[in-house]
This record gives sequence, structure tokens and C-alpha cells, in this order.
Amino acid sequence: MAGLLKIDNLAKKFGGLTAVSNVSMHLNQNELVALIGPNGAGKTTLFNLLTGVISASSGSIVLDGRNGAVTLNGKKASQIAQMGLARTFQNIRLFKEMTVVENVMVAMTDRFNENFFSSIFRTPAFYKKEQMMKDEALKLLTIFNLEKQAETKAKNLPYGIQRRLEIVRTLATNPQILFLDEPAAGMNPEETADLTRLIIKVQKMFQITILLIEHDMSLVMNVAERIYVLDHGSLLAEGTPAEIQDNDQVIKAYLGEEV
Ligand SMILES: Nc1ncnc2c1ncn2[C@@H]1O[C@H](COP(=O)(O)OP(=O)(O)OP(=O)(O)O)[C@@H](O)[C@H]1O
Repeated sequence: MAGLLKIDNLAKKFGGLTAVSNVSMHLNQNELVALIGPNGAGKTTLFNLLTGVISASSGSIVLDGRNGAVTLNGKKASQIAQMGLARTFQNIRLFKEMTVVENVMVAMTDRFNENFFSSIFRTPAFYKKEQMMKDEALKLLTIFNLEKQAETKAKNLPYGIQRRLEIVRTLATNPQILFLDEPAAGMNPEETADLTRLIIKVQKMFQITILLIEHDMSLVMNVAERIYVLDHGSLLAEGTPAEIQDNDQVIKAYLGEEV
């Protein structure tokens, strides 16, 4: 399996605090990897570094994907998103007043190269493109059993469905890598079980690489092929779910009595 993302000695300091300390890791093509660790371990900071929300203090991030090898350090979040790195956030970021299908269409606009002139003046080309986007958005919604809610406003969806819609929105950008930040946060066990099936389906169907931050160990152990454990900003361990569950350092630092 080819290395898709290579992270070398990545570090981030906030004043005197080292939130991420010399982390090296990699993601292979079409792999489902989890990133776990106690609160404040640096997981979200690492996501923010990888997706260009913040810049690294040192170290390198190289994407070796469909456009060849590209260094991501110094690139803006929008540039990184265009290269096919998509993410969800801990808090839901849907357009609440828009319908489900509109939320997906907005995520597609970059890909369809929506032109400012044609959208302001509503040219025939605009309507044609809009119809194409809507057709594709509906196709995507159908895959995730959301077609019946296509015209429902996002704010009126149950919580678990809003989270599912967020993942569908990221897929609308045609990503190479999906970063999911605590997708099961706030979910009940039934919603978490649904989400577990959804994540496995997404990876298989879209053949993409997924990096997942999650505190819900049942989800992590069910979906992840490999797990990285962060503690106090540093990598504590890396391995299969079975190896991680057996790792004394991890049990001490993080899993505690849950295992
Ligand atoms: N913008 C910032 N400025 C200063 N300190 C920050 C900033 N962002 C994060 N930190 C600090 O960096 C450390 C790592 O935080 P981070 O949010 O990455 O941890 P986490 O592993 O995602 O935690 P959680 O599981 O609670 O979401 C924490 O000590 C946090 O307070």
C-alpha cells in the first residue's frame, strides 16, 4: 500500500505550551486509521495542522496523492481542501436554514467551478450546472438514505442525521482523505452503531483514506485498521486495535479501566 500522507517531526507550540511534539506518522491509500488520546493530548491541534487551519512550528506534511508529491506546510486551508483533504469538526457546521440537498450542493461548488458572473445573472449555463449539481447531490443522498429528507431544512433533522449529513457534505468535495473529528460525540448507542456502519461503507464505497479522532472506543475498535495514540502532544503508541488494547502504556495513560 502506497503512503498517501507523510507527517515528519511535526510540532506546534502555543507560546510556552507544546501542543504537538515531534509527531511522525503516515496514512496509506484507502486506510482507516484512528487517532486517540486523553483530553488535551493534541488530537484536534494535529487535525488543524494537517488541514491548514493553523501552521506548524516545525516539521513537514507531504501529500503524495493524485497530483504527485506536494508539501502542505504553508498552504491555506482552502488550498488544502482543494487538494482533496476534507474534514468535519467537533461541532456541527451545517447551514441550518438551508435544505439538506442545498447543503450538499454548496459543498460541491468548488468542483463544479461555479462562476460568479453566471450565478449573479442566472444565465442558462447557471441553471444547467445547478441542475447537474442537484442531480449529483441527490444521488449522494440516496446512497446514504437521506433522499426523503432532501428538501428538509438542516436544522429540523435529528442530531444523528445532521452528523450523517456532515459526512455526506465532505464526500461531495470528492476527497482523497477524510478527517473526522469526534463524529460520535453526543450520539446515543443506536446512532453510534449507525455511524459505525456508515464509516465502513464510506471507506469501501469511495475508496478513500480516513483519519478519525474518537473517544468512543467501541467505534474505534470496530472500524480502525491502525491506531495512533497521542499523549501530552507526543505519540505514545501505534498499532492494530488488538495491539493498542494490550499496550500497558496506553492502558495507563488513556484507556484506564475501560479495557
Ligand atoms: N489556539 C490555542 N491556543 C493555545 N493553546 C491551545 C490552542 N489550541 C489548543 N491549545 C492547547 O493545546 C493542547 C492540545 O489541545 P487539543 O484541543 O489539540 O487536544 P485534544 O486532544 O483534541 O483534546 P480533546 O479530546 O479534549 O478535544 C491543550 O492543552 C489545549 O489547551
